[in-house]
Amino acid sequence: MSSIVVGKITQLLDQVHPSLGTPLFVVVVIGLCSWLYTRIVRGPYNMSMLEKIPGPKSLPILGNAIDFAVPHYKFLKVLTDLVHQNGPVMKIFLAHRPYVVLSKAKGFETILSSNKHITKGPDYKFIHPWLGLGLLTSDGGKWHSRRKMLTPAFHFKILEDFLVIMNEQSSILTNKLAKLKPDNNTLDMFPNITYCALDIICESAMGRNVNAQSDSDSPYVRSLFKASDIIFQRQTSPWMWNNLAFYLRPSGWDFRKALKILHGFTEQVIKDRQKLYKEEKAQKESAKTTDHEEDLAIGQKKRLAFLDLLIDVSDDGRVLSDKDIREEVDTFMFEGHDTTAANMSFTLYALASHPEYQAKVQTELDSIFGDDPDRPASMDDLAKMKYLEACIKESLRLYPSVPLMSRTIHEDTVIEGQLVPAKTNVILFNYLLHRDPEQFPKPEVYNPDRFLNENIRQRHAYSYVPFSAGPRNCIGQKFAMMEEKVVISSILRKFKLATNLAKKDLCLLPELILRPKDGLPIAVTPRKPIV
Ligand code: HEM
Repeated sequence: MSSIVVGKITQLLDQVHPSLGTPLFVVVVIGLCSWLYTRIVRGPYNMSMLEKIPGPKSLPILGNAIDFAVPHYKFLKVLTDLVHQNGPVMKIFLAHRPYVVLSKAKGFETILSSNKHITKGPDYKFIHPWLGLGLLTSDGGKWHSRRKMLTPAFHFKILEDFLVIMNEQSSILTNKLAKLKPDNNTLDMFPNITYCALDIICESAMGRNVNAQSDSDSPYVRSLFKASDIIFQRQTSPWMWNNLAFYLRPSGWDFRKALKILHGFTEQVIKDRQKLYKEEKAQKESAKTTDHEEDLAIGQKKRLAFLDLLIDVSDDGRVLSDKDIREEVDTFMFEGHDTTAANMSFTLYALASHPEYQAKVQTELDSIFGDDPDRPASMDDLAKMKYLEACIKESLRLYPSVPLMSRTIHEDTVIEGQLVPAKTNVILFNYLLHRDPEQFPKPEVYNPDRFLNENIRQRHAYSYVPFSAGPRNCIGQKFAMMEEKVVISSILRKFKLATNLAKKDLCLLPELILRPKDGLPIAVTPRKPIV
């Protein structure tokens, strides 16, 4: 076999130049390449330790790429099958890079509960040109100080101010749904919910409305989708990993163009908001209010945005530069729209598929709102939506918005009895973790009762981590749950949902977030509350 390969290469090189076409020259070149590959490309990794970890056979250079050379919607199934064949700590190679895939609660606990394993995996670097090194992508001291600085922005009292925005945008959405004709009342819920989520996060993060619900074709909205799309393409295409190769391609140009618009928009909003902040401060000072500092405190301004807190702590560039502020605002925009949109859409789909649970949620909502389907939801109302909360959590179990996370570990670590060497990229496979039959009997069945208090206690603390867990858990999870309750309850107070899409026909794409391949068709019919 090897003599045939050498023969073929010899023939080829001979055509290029006769002096290259000698077998000795070809053997030397192949030897040199494999030496370079072993020493330089795989050199940083402890191969002898990795060899002891179970995993499918891999090829030099390609790794396990051939196993994953399937249509994208089959990716989750391929990875699930490989884990079932190899065990809950499984090694694979993507090109030359070793990955260890975890899929059980104990392994998740080892990584997520630790203060040491907080470095994100290499796939996140493709987000850096957009988000820089903000809260999502940074590590070490920078991440610690940012996390400390931003945590107060997600305090219950601050979040309450965003309720107005959530109610307003939900009402725009339900008005849109009310206009559907009885004979043509089925729509793809996914994009409609996404525009609503985008308007909510945009106004909450920046204090500026992009009106995606009425103009989904604005340059900012288009650029946001374009940039997310290209990042995902890059993550899954090794030939686009290299910066030079990427930026010379048309998608590299498109990415640059999209970032110019996204960064330009955020920078302009920051400038406008800083100006406003200075004017307000000057006004307060000239009014000689003794308690002006208190008046400026976050939480007391009308129509507060996360950006205001950042401007407040920036101390005129001494603590946070304008670029630092932009990183965090862009991070909220990136993390805060797709994730909630996906979860809201899947919850509405699950409830449309299960009229019995939908009816339970509607009974709960009717008991909270009586016969007034238009009253904006208050924080007290949201606290009473216990069954809706269980439905949202159950759809996050079956359809986690973030189906995979990754970390690079910096020291040899024992995970479920297996020694995993430093520099390995660990993939936390949430999608499969949430389907562990020992923790969730009949895992494919949608059953919100699993999230009623008495049933939660029986499970491992790391068996369900849709918002991650430990020090790098999702900072926006309370915001997300509030938003989802407001939007979903607004819809279910007014409409009955149904769908013809069976779960077995639902194809899932693990892109930057989990999304349905062919949308989520849902029929929407007006209803009256039962009082
Ligand atoms: C259903 C909705 C959401 C889900 C399922 C979700 C899930 C997650 C997950 C799994 C992580 C960890 C990612 C990783 O380690 O790679 C994360 C981190 C993060 N999320 Fe969320 N998220 C949601 C909504 C939000 C919202 C609404 C915001 C902002 C307003 C937000 C902001 C962030 C930030 C800034 C981080 C990085 C935190 C850090 O590393 O300290 N998320 N989220």
